[in-house]
Amino acid sequence: MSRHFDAIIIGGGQAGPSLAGRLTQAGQTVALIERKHLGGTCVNTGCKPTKTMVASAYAAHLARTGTRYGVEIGGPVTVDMKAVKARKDKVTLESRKGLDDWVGGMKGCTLFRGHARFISPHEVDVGGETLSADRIFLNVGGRANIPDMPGIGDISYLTNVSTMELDVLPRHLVVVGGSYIGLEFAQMFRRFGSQVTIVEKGPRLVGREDEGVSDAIRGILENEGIGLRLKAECISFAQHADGVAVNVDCDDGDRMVVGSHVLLAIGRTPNTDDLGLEVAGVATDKRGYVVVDDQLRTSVPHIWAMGDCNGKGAFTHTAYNDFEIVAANLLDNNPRKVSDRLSAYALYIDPPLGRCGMSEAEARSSGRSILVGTRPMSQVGRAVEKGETQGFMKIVADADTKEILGAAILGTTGDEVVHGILDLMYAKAPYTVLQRAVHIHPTVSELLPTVIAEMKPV
Ligand SMILES: Cc1cc2nc3c(=O)[nH]c(=O)nc-3n(C[C@H](O)[C@H](O)[C@H](O)COP(=O)(O)OP(=O)(O)OC[C@H]3O[C@@H](n4cnc5c(N)ncnc54)[C@H](O)[C@@H]3O)c2cc1C
Ligand SMILES: NC(=O)c1ccc[n+]([C@@H]2O[C@H](COP(=O)([O-])OP(=O)(O)OC[C@H]3O[C@@H](n4cnc5c(N)ncnc54)[C@H](O)[C@@H]3O)[C@@H](O)[C@H]2O)c1
Repeated sequence: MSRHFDAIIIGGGQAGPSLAGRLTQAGQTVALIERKHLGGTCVNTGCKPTKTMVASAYAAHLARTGTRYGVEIGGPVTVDMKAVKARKDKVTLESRKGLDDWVGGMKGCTLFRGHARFISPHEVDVGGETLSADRIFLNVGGRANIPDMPGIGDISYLTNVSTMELDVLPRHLVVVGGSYIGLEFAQMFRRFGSQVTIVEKGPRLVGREDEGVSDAIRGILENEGIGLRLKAECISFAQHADGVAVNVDCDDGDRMVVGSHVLLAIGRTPNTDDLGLEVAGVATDKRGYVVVDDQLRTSVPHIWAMGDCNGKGAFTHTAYNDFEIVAANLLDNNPRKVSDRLSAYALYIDPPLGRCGMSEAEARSSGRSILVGTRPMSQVGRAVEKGETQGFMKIVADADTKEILGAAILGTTGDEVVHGILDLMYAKAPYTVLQRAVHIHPTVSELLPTVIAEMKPV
């Protein structure tokens, strides 16, 4: 005997609970199944705890560099990792509790705690109980990718999950992977007081970004004393008297880095291998992502997939937007689609990188005639006043249509400033609109019209 619902939602990440809210408001019965914590990666082991810890790291950095502002601390600055963790736990747990309370009080929604697995196209097993539904929504997210690297089985290593439990300072943290996750942790722990080395197999950091962005980020991290080992193409691990030996096959430097701790930040794997998708007939691609159409339907008409598990986005805002698209189509007769979404994200090192649309390299390879405007943050008054002049702004536009194609704002408040450009792109307005807008002084955004006015053909 199975319990029947109008809808089953597997995974309580960034899309599932909101969809449960909309469906129950519409009078439907919903089973929401979560095997760990509501809020998923972002709330528990991703965005929220990392950004809370980044704030502690920023405070330590400001304290250490206080004399630049005329502020004397009067002694060495030390970081209490137990207190850092306690602050992070408080912020995270309050957020999770908010979700638990909301879902707990949601009339028409039954929360099942356990691992869900398909036993037929309309039925799911959770802890020995069979649930069935007319429609099923997947929001199962992803986990740290742990490839079978030589020696990995002989050492203990950290991921984004276990790093959240650290309440001691690693003496020397070796971060494998020089991209979004790796760089945030690398700078954070350096500021907490660890020695940090980043080991990246590619020739530069954040290889998806323009070379100028990678170079500037490299400078920012090296200025803080972070060691970099690029082109580490054949990494292997071994136990060592002082911790873990990471063998790197680089062009320069020693062949081995010995750390007290190793953090693996080399991408994510979708949680689709233990769902019984084959029983339901749901197709995945060769990397395990659920194949979906522009409105997030899978290969099975009554099953949808939202968030990281569909490979269409890898961010909280894209997972939430997936919920909006599904809800609009099913409940509002509004045919919203994924292809209406523009790429936008931030990298939360300090100063942050705010990005939207195409990189310059992508714009160049699109075959358009393009205009590019740049400005170093050292020529932005607000950045100078704050004493935070690292980085630069770049805007790329189409010379013929006057559309803005993309932007990279690496600098203080870059994660916020980029939205002025992103919204203009959504409005499909020509860059002249932003060029003539009068912005508030003194802000970083007030220089956007100047960057546009100074754009040149490349
Ligand atoms: C360290 C780190 C920092 C990040 N920082 C940012 C950031 O600053 N900004 C940003 O936009 N994004 C950030 N991200 C990415 C962001 O966390 C994810 O894109 C987002 O959480 C994806 O949401 P989701 O709903 O798809 O999946 P998730 O949040 O992963 O939720 C999936 C849920 O499904 C549950 N589940 C899985 N399988 C089953 C099953 N079979 N049965 C029952 N339950 C199941 C899981 O337990 C989990 O709770 C970060 C990620 C990491 C790792
Ligand atoms: N601020 C944010 O929004 C934020 C923060 C963290 C994570 N995320 C999301 O999580 C996703 C995963 O982030 P990530 O940084 O783990 O992965 P990633 O896929 O962005 O980068 C992985 C990095 O590891 C390197 N790498 C891969 N295999 C390696 C190996 N064997 N040895 C050494 N280096 C290796 C790659 O060259 C690459 O630079 C991101 O794509 C992003 O969408 C977002």
